[in-house]
Amino acid sequence: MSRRDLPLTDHYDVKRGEDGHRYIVPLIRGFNLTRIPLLNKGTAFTAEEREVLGLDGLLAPQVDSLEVLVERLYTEYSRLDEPMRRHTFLRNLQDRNEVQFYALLSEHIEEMLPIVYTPTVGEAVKRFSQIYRYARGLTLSTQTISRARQALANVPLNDVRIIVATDSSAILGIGDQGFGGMAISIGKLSLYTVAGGVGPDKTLPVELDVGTGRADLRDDPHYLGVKHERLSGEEYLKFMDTFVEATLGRYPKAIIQWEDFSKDAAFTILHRYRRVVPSFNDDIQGTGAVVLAGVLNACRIKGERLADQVIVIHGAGAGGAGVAAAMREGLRREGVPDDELPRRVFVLDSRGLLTDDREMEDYKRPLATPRALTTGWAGPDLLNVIQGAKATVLLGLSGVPGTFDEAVVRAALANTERPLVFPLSNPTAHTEALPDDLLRWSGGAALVATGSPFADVEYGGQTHAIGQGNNAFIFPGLGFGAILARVREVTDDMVTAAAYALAAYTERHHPGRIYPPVSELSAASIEVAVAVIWQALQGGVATEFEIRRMGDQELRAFVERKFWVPKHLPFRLE
Ligand SMILES: NC(=O)c1ccc[n+]([C@@H]2O[C@H](COP(=O)([O-])OP(=O)(O)OC[C@H]3O[C@@H](n4cnc5c(N)ncnc54)[C@H](O)[C@@H]3O)[C@@H](O)[C@H]2O)c1
Ligand SMILES: O=C(O)C[C@H](O)C(=O)O
Ligand SMILES: [Mn+2]
Repeated sequence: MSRRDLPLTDHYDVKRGEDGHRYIVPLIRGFNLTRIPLLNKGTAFTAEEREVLGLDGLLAPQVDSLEVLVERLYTEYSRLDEPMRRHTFLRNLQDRNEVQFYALLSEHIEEMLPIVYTPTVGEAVKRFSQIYRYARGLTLSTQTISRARQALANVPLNDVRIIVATDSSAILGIGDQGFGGMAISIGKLSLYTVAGGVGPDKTLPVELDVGTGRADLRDDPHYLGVKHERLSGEEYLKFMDTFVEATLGRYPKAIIQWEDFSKDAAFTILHRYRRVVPSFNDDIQGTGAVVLAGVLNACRIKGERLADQVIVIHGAGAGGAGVAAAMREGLRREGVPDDELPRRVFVLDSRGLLTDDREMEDYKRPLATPRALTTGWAGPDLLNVIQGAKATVLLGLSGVPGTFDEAVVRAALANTERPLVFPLSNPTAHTEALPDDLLRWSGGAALVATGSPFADVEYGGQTHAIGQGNNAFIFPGLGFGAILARVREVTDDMVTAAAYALAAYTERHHPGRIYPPVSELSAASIEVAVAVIWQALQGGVATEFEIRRMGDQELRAFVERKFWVPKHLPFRLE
């Protein structure tokens, strides 16, 4: 059978009937139908389907509509009080019935995003071995990498378009998590479907288990990952090469999102493969784009331009370095000359300001400040850098909680009436500051956005909406656009286009906000996807013929048409 003739999954195909409607062609029957999450309808199997598919006698008598099912599920969900119980409830539902999972999630996105995603997903990562129930996605470990082709052949999906892959070396701000990082890949892909319109049968979470540096995990009898030190150097790269090669063989149309690779590995992997397979690093590029969008909007709100700002980035890992590059690009686009950039963007790691006379990893070098620029400064620590540089924007990406304290905020207030203060580290326990405190310390003047979700803050008789500056506003639309355009490569310009599209969406629909509310994640992602496709066409990397001559309206309609929505399709019964 050629690849073209393969069904969408090993268990069913989707075809369009003569009436124009899509329907499911099942490749299995009977009880097994209720055990495949992409196929299972539970009590929503119709009487006719039950009779013809061999399900009579196996299900409750009532036939449910999806609406009633979702109501019933929501009632159950609401009875659970702990976030982790809610998380496992939703994950179990996902493993039982994907359509119902996504129907429930999309109806309650604002409430449930913090449960399937940040911050609760951080806890799910830590406890992944405990909450592990069913096979999902692809796990390649040092035990199976030599059989990678076979492992990929075992995945029952035949048309994967988006992969989120992690080696779990730097999950959120919680560090090396070994096998547990799989929970992040799963969580990110849930957003691809609910917010980015990619059908769940087109998504594949991947855990690349190369070991863990954590002795406590290796010694834990309940830990489910491989129990040895992390691979490094050539062995590590060989593992990654094997994964990429096997993936290209099985899924030639797939895009890879690299997730939560620590610092230099993040850059090494991104550059090693970005021209081999269309791919991007979420923490470097997605974060850069989402922060650029938020900073552009916050500047507009205070009646200034990005070009007027001096930016301090606390944290020089994948996130911090990505944000630094995005800020430089934003400044350049507002006409700031290259030789001025070192005076505008300052980056600190755990040893303080990156200056060009210091030892540092290669990827940090382009971000270093010439030593001469710091003459007369009292020191390389955060407070002194804010004072010395006259910073107006503070961006936290260190994962170190509490680093934006009152003294830091006061130092920024000495440079500008309304500093931008974005504590972007996740999950919540790792945030650089609480929005409440930031507004109190600044007398309501700080413009605040956070990486994890926070409630609005009432201060001085005003409600301050706390936007979520999380790459969740970028990657679903970026990946969706890249898929629809069938790009050869995900270019930096596509990522930057995503940033400006998000900023424009926010300005148009919520002029007073830094980011849109999370309830509009999918609307914002559609805007991002359209801009990404447009840029892919301009940049000559789009290979999808259908979109070549489309105008803006047509392109938007195309994206909306392709957006997967959760509903039970009818089965073809014969
Ligand atoms: N909001 C978002 O969308 C978003 C996106 C990516 C990362 N992040 C957050 O940023 C944080 C870092 O993630 P990453 O992917 O860059 O991790 P990483 O492991 O690549 O880098 C962590 C970096 O933090 C810095 N650091 C550590 N201790 C420090 C200290 N005491 N002072 C100053 N800097 C210190 C170091 O420079 C280190 O390189 C995490 O908490 C993560 O959740 C947020
Ligand atoms: O996962 C998130 O919430 C955002 C980001 O990718 C992170 O690593 O913190
Ligand atoms: Mn991440």
